Amino acid sequence: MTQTIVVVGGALLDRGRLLAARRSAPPELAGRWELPGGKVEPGESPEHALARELREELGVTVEPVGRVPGEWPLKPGYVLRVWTARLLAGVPEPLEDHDELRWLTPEEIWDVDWLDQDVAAVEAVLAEWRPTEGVPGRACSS
Ligand SMILES: Nc1nc2c([nH]c(=O)n2[C@H]2C[C@H](O)[C@@H](COP(=O)(O)OP(=O)(O)OP(=O)(O)O)O2)c(=O)[nH]1
Repeated sequence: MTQTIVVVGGALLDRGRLLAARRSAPPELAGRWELPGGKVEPGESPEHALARELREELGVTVEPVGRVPGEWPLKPGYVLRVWTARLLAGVPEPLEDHDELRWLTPEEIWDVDWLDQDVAAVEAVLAEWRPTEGVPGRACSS
């Protein structure tokens, strides 16, 4: 039986902005924008995969915060699931898979050409996002 491959996308939120990344490869995706992330490896948790991918691709340390409800089909056999994440250390740089990064406010979110398959996922992030309240999904401490 072929298993569906889960791709984790990171909705990295910092100071009221969301990080978008422009893919540099493969050719059919290059130039379009996505949530940075990558494939969950066998036996790996999605949260671990997210932290690993963002360290490899962007050179930053992040804390996964919460899953954004939903699941979005990518190419056949692949689905996208999204976690919000908080930046703990580092300044994101396009080290791997991307050639440009942009921090977007909610008003700027549609200024970039998101991959078609990411549009619904970004809408779901936006629906949960309250910039003044910090990172969505984060447990409130009383
Ligand atoms: N990371 C990410 N990948 C996406 C998104 N939307 C989308 O269609 N994809 C596609 C691109 C790739 O075909 C696949 C993810 O693979 P990847 O190349 O980013 O993952 P990876 O780092 O684990 O891959 P690899 O280079 O190790 O093979 O999903 C998205 O928002 N984020």
